Amino acid sequence: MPDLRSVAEHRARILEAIEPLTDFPQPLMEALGLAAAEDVVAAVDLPSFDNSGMDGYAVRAEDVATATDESPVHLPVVGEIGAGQGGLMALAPGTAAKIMTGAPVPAGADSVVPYEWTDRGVAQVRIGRAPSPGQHVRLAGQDVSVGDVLVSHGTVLGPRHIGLLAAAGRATVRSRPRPRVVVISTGSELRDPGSQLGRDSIYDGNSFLLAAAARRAGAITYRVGIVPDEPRAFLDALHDQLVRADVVVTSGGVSQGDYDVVKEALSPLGTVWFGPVAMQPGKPQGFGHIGEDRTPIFTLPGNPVSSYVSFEQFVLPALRKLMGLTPYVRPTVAARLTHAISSPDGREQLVRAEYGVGAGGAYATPVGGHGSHLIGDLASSNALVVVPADVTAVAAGEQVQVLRLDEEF
Ligand SMILES: Nc1nc2c(c(=O)[nH]1)N[C@H]1C(S)=C(S)[C@@H](COP(=O)(O)OP(=O)(O)OC[C@H]3O[C@@H](n4cnc5c(N)ncnc54)[C@H](O)[C@@H]3O)O[C@H]1N2
Ligand code: MOO
Repeated sequence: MPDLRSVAEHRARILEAIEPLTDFPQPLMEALGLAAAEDVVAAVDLPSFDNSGMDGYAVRAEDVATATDESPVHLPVVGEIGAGQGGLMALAPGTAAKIMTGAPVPAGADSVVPYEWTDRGVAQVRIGRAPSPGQHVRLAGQDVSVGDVLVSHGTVLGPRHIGLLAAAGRATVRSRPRPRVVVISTGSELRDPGSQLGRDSIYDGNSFLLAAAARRAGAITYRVGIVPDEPRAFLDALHDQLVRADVVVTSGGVSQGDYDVVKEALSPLGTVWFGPVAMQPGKPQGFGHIGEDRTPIFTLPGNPVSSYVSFEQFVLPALRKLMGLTPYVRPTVAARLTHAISSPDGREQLVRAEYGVGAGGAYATPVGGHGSHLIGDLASSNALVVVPADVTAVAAGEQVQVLRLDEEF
């Protein structure tokens, strides 16, 4: 049996073996949630021309400087400019042009008088209040100038970045693609949700759990679903899937049983490491490469909680590295433990918990038991308390480090 690896060592070896995917220009909507792989520099000013901030009349401020309600100024209206209508001549002194919000301010005009200060005249307008010079004119380059960095390399692109890039005329942005993750669950006892169960069969929760977690992490997921405990069937399924996989994740078949199909099928290849990792749950692990393209494969244990916790600890950091997202590893936050817990010596324990912030600050309340089959408890929790390998008991009230499972980072 290989040596027990620590969680940190296993993860470090995985991350060493993973190279970020090659970046390329992607349509903006595809890039949502991805990291920009370039400094995006503005090729246009924003606004790109002087334009009106109000519906009203473009004027020269000095022509209407004396306007008051009692003593209004009257100007002839020489034209009308809607948004998208750029063709108006320069405005002659002593005249006004109707102008709509967003329309280009004609040369010669320096201010916009809103409709509310006028009689909305068509041939001639009565202006009852004087605008200050420049009022309601949105100047070219006021927001963004040509050459400004709109989004810097490594920025995780959110809706506001995508909106800015589009507003600046960019149709694409270089980013690393979403990894394509193939998820296979193994086990002759497994049945698809929605089908009939026999007395000895169970529903395949894991392929959904893992595919959902991978999708949440930003991956494109292919949930292959159930493969029976037959090495030939497993290898065939794997072979069929490799063409569309950047990463393969399997569940089940990696411990000491007589039908541990994943271990049995992959061990002879010599390219996948199998062994225990000093964690609970999730002790039996495997990681390596398969196929001509040396596709990374994670072989996670079949117990649902073990599978999920293994995803969090090993697959998630790898997916983030593939996508160029940092940090790779989910950060921990401090919280006060509300109830005592015990933990096995020599194994890092990940305890399902409910994290919250109350009057006394952040707290973590353990949820349910230790059993790695307790998926109900897993779904009721939103955090994992990390108990280091050398700690065997933590008393209520002590401070612990917590992984917040639903937090973006
Ligand atoms: N003699 C030993 N037995 C076991 C050891 C050990 O060290 N020595 N380790 C235990 C630990 S810890 C774990 S974790 C499991 C891991 O086993 P496998 O990865 O081989 O998984 P399976 O045996 O296939 O299944 C375990 C368990 O999980 C259920 N399962 C499997 N797949 C799914 C799925 N897709 N959806 C829902 N549930 C699933 C399966 O029915 C079993 O109950 O091994 C221990 N045994
Ligand atoms: O590690 Mo198993 O994952 O303890 O149930």
